[in-house]
Amino acid sequence: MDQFEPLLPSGSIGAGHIKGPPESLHLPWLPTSSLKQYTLVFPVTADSKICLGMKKRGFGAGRYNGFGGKVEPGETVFEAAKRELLEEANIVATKMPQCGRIRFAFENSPVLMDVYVYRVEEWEREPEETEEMLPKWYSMLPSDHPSSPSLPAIPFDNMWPDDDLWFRFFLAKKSFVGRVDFNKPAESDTEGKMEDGSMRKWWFADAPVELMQA
Ligand SMILES: Nc1nc2c([nH]c(=O)n2[C@H]2C[C@H](O)[C@@H](COP(=O)(O)OP(=O)(O)OP(=O)(O)O)O2)c(=O)[nH]1
Repeated sequence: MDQFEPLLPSGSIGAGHIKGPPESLHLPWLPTSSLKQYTLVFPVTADSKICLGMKKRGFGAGRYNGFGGKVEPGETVFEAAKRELLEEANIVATKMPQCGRIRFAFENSPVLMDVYVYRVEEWEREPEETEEMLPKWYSMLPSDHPSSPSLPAIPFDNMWPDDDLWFRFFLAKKSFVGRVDFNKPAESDTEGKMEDGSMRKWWFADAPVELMQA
């Protein structure tokens, strides 16, 4: 809550709080000295399919994720989300409501990543492989659900570790805010990639999207 107090009027946070782990609750959030805007975009269909991309290079490579990246100078967050979707999946969003906002901090990094999450409900063309992403379709419903498309389940084991915490809001069509702090990677991790650190502390809740756009 403390992270979003400046963004959300009091009383606007919903009942669906998730926080942890228990031993982190007394820890302060990691200190950061700058905020950088990012986008994260998930194409979804009315018949419960979701398109994820295997990131082929750079930050988060080897994981399935939505499409997105940094907001460049001179563009709005929405324009950046549209541009990244076109660059990474080769589709043009025509209906793309925002559905979340998540902040990520990493031990040893001064930057607080401020990630705006969108669901793309209508678009032109079909997702295609690009230099950055390999798109693949998944079912948003449990496999035993009568309306589940015959597609694999969302591959949480091969995604960022926090995703299965906040996807419950996304899949329930509830907008959400949250924050995750990551520890630095273990010394034994010879590559020492920032994104391989374990989750140190997190907080998520549902909140109205109109109030999180500041
Ligand atoms: N699902 C999920 N996405 C995350 C997490 N952390 C995190 O940074 N992301 C997303 C936000 C952005 O969409 C993406 C990071 O942006 P990026 O480094 O690919 O940005 P970019 O494409 O502009 O970078 P580049 O062209 O310079 O390589 O990863 C997370 O924990 N879960």
